[in-house]
Amino acid sequence: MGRLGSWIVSDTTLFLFVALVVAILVIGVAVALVIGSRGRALPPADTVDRRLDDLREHPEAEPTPTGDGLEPALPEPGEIDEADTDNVEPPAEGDLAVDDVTTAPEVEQPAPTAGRLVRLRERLSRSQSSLGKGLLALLGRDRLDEDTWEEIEDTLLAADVGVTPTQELVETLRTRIKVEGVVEPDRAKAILREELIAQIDPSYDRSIAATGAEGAPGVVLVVGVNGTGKTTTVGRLARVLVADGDTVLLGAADTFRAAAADQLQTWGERVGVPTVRGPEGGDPASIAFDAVKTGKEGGYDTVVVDTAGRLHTKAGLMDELGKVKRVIEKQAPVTEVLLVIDATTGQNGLTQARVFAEVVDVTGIVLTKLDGTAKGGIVIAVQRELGVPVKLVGLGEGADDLAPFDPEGFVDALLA
Ligand SMILES: Nc1nc2c(ncn2[C@@H]2O[C@H](COP(=O)(O)OP(=O)(O)OP(=O)(O)O)[C@@H](O)[C@H]2O)c(=O)[nH]1
Repeated sequence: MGRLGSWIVSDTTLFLFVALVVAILVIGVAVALVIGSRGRALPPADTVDRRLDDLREHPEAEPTPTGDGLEPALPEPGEIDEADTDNVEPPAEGDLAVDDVTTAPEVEQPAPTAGRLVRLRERLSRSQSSLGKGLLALLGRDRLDEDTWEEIEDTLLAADVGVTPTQELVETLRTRIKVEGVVEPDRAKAILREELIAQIDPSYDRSIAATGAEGAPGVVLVVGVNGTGKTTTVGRLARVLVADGDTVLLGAADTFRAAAADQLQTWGERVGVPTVRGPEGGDPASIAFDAVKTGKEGGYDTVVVDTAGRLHTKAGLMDELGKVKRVIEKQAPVTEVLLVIDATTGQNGLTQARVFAEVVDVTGIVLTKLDGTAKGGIVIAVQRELGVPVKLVGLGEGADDLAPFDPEGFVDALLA
């Protein structure tokens, strides 16, 4: 009995032990399954970042088509036939590719756009020859005689305000100062401020049309002469849009300058934005088309397209930009055409502006390098010339030195 009893006891112990192990295993598997299914149910809000991370870790892996635009489903490089773009097959391979993300650095957090114009005030206030300082000194004189008014006119002209706006401004200032019997410099300054703001026209809508309709992305086409700061502007605009919470894709359709696509890609990578690019010297329309197609299929909010701006002949430029725009619009309407002008080029900048405005329907102006000139008057002249508003201004070479333009902030900076 004692022996039998000890067998029974040890059998029972063994049975209990086995049962315990099985139970632990079952619970373990169940917990693992629950955790696994929760992981898969994560919302896709950070899809782009996670997929970029995946690609970084497994650059050799075949991208799985997800429709988020990251896979290089791109048309044949080279010349695009506009007639064919209605039924473009997604080719399996091509030289065009969404940027190589394997070397992407840490994603930066762009600075908020509010208050950026204040930097202009700081820069202009260091310049003794600024338009504002010149005018205030003249208006502060004891006697505003004919000679003084002529000097005021010369100051405005020298600051690139343009002939017609200068005449209007002088006329209004003279009348108001006379009629209101102004003697104190502060009142003269207040009138000057009001009239400068009126010339810049606060009624313009200066927002960037970066949102599309009916499921299509907003398409921002950036045009302008080489060296004005187009690529830099596209990069900085991407940062502004990312800061606003938009998903952005870049199109490197400036295939003329070898380094432009690399430069653009680097800008994009800094804020986790992919770039669609093509072979050097390739067809810009093909790349623009592909970028917008990828942006549309991937559900991006905005596609920003950089273009080459060589002014070989007006006809050549017209052909190229016209084609880029037409081909893009087979995918989605272009919502904004931004013309980039270098503020330091004065009259030359205006001549360029005229040519571009004849070629494409410019909807907004980006005035770069405003930090490099004390002549803020170009803002007034270029708006008058084209009848479209200055929407953004470049205030330096830094990544966040692109500011939304606002007439009051600008005039206050001029008169500081
Ligand atoms: N100081 C200053 N420099 C600027 C500003 N915007 C652009 N730049 C500089 O201008 C130079 C030309 O800029 P890019 O963006 O390469 O000009 P681009 O028009 O794209 O030139 P292409 O690619 O040749 O067509 C660069 O050195 C920029 O850093 C600005 O607002 N202020």
